[in-house]
Amino acid sequence: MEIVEIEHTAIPSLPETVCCVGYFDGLHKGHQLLLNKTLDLAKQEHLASGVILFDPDPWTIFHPEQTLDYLTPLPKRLSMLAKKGFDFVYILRFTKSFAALHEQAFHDVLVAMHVQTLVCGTDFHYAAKNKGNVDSLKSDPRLRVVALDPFMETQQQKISSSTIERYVKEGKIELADELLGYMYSLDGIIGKGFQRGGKLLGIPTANLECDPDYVLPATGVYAGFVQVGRRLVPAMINIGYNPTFGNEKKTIEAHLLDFNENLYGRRVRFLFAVRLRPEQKFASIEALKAQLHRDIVSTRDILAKKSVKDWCFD
Ligand SMILES: Cc1cc2nc3c(=O)[nH]c(=O)nc-3n(C[C@H](O)[C@H](O)[C@H](O)COP(=O)(O)O)c2cc1C
Ligand SMILES: Nc1ncnc2c1ncn2[C@@H]1O[C@H](COP(=O)(O)OP(=O)(O)O)[C@@H](O)[C@H]1O
Repeated sequence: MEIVEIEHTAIPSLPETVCCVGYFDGLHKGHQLLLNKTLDLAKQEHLASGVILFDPDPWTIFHPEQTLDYLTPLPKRLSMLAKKGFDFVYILRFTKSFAALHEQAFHDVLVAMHVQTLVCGTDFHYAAKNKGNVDSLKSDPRLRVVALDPFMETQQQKISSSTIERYVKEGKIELADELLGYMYSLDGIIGKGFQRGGKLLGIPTANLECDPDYVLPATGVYAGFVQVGRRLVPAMINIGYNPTFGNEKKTIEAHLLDFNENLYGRRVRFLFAVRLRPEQKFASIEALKAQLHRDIVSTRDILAKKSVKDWCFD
């Protein structure tokens, strides 16, 4: 997959494509509908397939003081799109001058990019003041537009990245996973912790130095997996402050079941399946250890019922 960064004032020479357009944070079930349609049409029309994204996030252009978190920070989104099999991702540089373009000027950009067919949701809006919509796109004879209805969470509610983000932050990970169509995950590198897990508790816990800009699940204990290379290892994961020890910094750590390898410095993925309980302050280390052993049993029971293949992004 080729990633092309594009300034709307200097569009490079590009092949004819079928493209979908959007922000696609999360690549949830609704997004996947658009992505799959785009790939199908590209195949039918014997054209290259592409995804048009915007960066930086339009919100940060108008609210530079705010930092935003994502379900899929851009590097992860790009690697997921590559995995889906797209030929191109076009990253349109979002600036105030780009935001001010009128509908026709936005269409000109698409035409100059050689987008033959544009796939979008029927709720897609664009151009200055978000005035452009599917009707204005369709009214341009130079564009072929395929608009798909949003994927519904309930009869009234469409699936949206912001709803999923809220579920993740509230620890409603099963609801989030259901709307994503795959297990929510955090990527990063395993670093050093306080060296208590193995020695003091007899339960080693690998500490994740998480990549930046992720929406973090609510503090608590989760059953899930750690992906090490190609292996998905069942694991129990804790996010929080280890109140029994009173840490000041939030940590994200996992005990991998039936596993005994050195993970320091390795790039891994933590996948979240079910929230087991909140973090608790225990009166003694023995009480914490006893709870961790009960968590191992619960994790085994829960994951035995999960068909992992259905819960991985492809
Ligand atoms: C599944 C799991 C559940 C945990 N639950 C708690 C908890 O409820 N309360 C707590 O104080 N620490 C909890 N911990 C954190 C342990 O205290 C922590 O792993 C230990 O202090 C080792 O930290 P270290 O890896 O930095 O050495 C949990 C850890 C894991 C992996
Ligand atoms: N089953 C396992 N789960 C988690 N980490 C493991 C496991 N087996 C071996 N390890 C190794 O042990 C380290 C965690 O040990 P721990 O004593 O908790 O130290 P730290 O405080 O540095 O995390 C991990 O980073 C990993 O390299």
